[in-house]
Amino acid sequence: MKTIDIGILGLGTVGSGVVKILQDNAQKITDITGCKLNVKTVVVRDVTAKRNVDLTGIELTDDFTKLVTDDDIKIVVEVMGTVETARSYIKQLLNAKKHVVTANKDLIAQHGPELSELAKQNHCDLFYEASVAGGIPILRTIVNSFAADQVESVLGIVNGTTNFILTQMTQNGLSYAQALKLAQEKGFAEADPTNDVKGKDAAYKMIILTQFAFGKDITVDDVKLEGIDGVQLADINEAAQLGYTIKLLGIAKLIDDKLDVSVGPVLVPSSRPLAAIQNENNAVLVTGKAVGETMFYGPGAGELPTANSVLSDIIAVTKDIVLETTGSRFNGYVKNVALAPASDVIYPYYLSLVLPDKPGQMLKLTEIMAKQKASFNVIKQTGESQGTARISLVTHTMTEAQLNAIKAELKEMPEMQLLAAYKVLEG
Ligand SMILES: NC(=O)C1=CN([C@@H]2O[C@H](COP(=O)(O)OP(=O)(O)OC[C@H]3O[C@@H](n4cnc5c(N)ncnc54)[C@H](OP(=O)(O)O)[C@@H]3O)[C@@H](O)[C@H]2O)C=CC1
Ligand SMILES: N[C@@H](CC=O)C(=O)O
Repeated sequence: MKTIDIGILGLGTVGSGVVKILQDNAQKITDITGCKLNVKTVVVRDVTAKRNVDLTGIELTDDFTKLVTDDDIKIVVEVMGTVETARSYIKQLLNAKKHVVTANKDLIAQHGPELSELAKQNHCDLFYEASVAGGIPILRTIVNSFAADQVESVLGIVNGTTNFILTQMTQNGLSYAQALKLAQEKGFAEADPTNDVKGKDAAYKMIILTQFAFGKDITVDDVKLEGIDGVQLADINEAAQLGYTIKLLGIAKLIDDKLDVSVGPVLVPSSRPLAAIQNENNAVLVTGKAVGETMFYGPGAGELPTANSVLSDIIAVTKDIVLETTGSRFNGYVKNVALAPASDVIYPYYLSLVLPDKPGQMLKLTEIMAKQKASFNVIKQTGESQGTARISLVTHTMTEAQLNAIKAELKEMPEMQLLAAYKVLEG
């Protein structure tokens, strides 16, 4: 029987899960692939650190070059994180004809096209199923099951850490800081959680999803981005009273054949399945012209769920090696789609403001909105303190251009403070 040696770069949360699943399910993997998969070498930073996996028969080293120079190693799994170091290592590995599997969305979102091209030139596979939505097999599903359909939108909860934080704040009244600490302890958050809470991790995943669903390479500058660090308990409670749940959503959708991609807090009607997605779980809704709306749900982070997606890539590479079909791009769909202008992007919005608690202020606000031909259907005072009133309102649908004009006008009025302007998902 053919043995395929594997190298692993990183033995933290995900790397440990990969070793465990390979050990626990060795026989099933062999039955399916016809090959024995053997972890030969694992590269880490600190070889003296305690590990929670059985490393019998595995070489543990801090010398990355061993993966490049060992002719027996055919597949390398990169689960160490970082961008520039990982990029340099993966380029060396591909040039040494190693197939690469990675979970690194920061890297793929920023350098995916370059690395995919290099993989193709070297007739190598480069797969990254785990980079989006952890344990949900969404990328290969889009490649295979939506190949003949036209995707109209991809939206969902694609960051486990922020969904965990919002869930804990909503259901258990935990403070933002307490919930974040818990997410870090559970291994969902990145080593530096800034990218999680500021929405950048979700933006990276939306960049990859956009490439798969619409064939378009975009950069993080093309994603309208807002994190959850400004979401207050008052907004969560107010949204709940209005029948909504606040979620950090990534949304990529076609508007008249132009693309709009955003990440930010969104009020989701509490009756929709998306509102019920809790803790580190993710959910991605893909709407195709032919199939309509589909929803994929599962754990978006964590040791074994993420490792399971890595394993699906390893098995795909193994099958390609056996069939001698390596070197095809993970996603071959390419299309030049323009980005939608702000005047075409339409949503209702939830606005939360602090105004002086004196007569005429609501009128002023209404006038600012009326000037932009915008109106609202719900308005409520939700708090008061030291001569100010906090109010929340839900607007009728308006364009992003109208919202931007309202924001600009409010900025000129120091006595009025706009605390939040979040999209509202309809129906
Ligand atoms: N955690 C999760 O739920 C998910 C993570 N991912 C992605 O998977 C990747 C790994 O994440 P995770 O397992 O959480 O990360 P961890 O921080 O838990 O582990 C990182 C591992 O990489 C090693 N490492 C870091 N830098 C180097 C280096 N320069 N040279 C050699 N080894 C290095 C570390 O070594 P040492 O142990 O010696 O410090 C450690 O073993 C990241 O790209 C992340 O974004 C994707 C989906 C979900
Ligand atoms: N930090 C990420 C991990 C998976 O990609 C998240 O919380 O979703």
